[in-house]
Amino acid sequence: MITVCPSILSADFAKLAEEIQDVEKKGARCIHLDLMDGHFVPNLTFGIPVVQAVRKYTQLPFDAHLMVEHPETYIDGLAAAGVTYVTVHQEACVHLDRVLQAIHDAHMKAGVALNPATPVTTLEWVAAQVDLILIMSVNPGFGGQRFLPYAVEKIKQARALLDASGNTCAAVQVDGGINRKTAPSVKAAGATFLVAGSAIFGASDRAEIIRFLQA
Ligand SMILES: O=C(CO)[C@H](O)[C@H](O)COP(=O)(O)O
Ligand SMILES: [Fe+2]
Repeated sequence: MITVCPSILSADFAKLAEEIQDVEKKGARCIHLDLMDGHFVPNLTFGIPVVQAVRKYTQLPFDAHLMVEHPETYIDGLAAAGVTYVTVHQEACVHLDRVLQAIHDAHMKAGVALNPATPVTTLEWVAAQVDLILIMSVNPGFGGQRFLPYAVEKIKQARALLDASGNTCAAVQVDGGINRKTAPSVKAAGATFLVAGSAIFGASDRAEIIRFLQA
């Protein structure tokens, strides 16, 4: 079962609520929120007030991808805003184990994202306690970038690591450059959460591309 998560990074920010409702109507199962602070990545998007503001316009679960320094300072605010998945970057967390526990203590699901250059083995000792591993298939910060093909091997490694740790319920998510061409290989490698921004929001038929990615 594939969960397609449209990334609102590529939506029209001037009508965010309508854009979210549109992809919900067209078959999305989750909304991916890219929080960027201009420090961890060289781009700035939105923070918790915007997440709170759009929460009332959809029933879909919110999946927050934190491309920020000190992600632990966002946890309580995201819980209050009704977020389901909180994914922090391994590279942003000196005390990753503590951050994962804090996300669970706030009654949310905990994900860890890996930049393209970060090995999957860095998650060996926390694999048993994550709900999701996010393999970045572009360098984080911007939508519309080209898919890095070596992410496919990392997806396989992430799935194998989760299985080896007995954590068969956790998902492997992939984010960056997912489209009609790249989706089949990431699904075959074991990704079940597919994030797509430009491929969905830039499509003339959003329902059709969501159906294609979900299939
Ligand atoms: O985390 C992200 C960028 O850092 C976005 O979720 C991602 O890039 C989606 O955009 P696209 O599908 O256009 O690549
Ligand atoms: Fe993202």
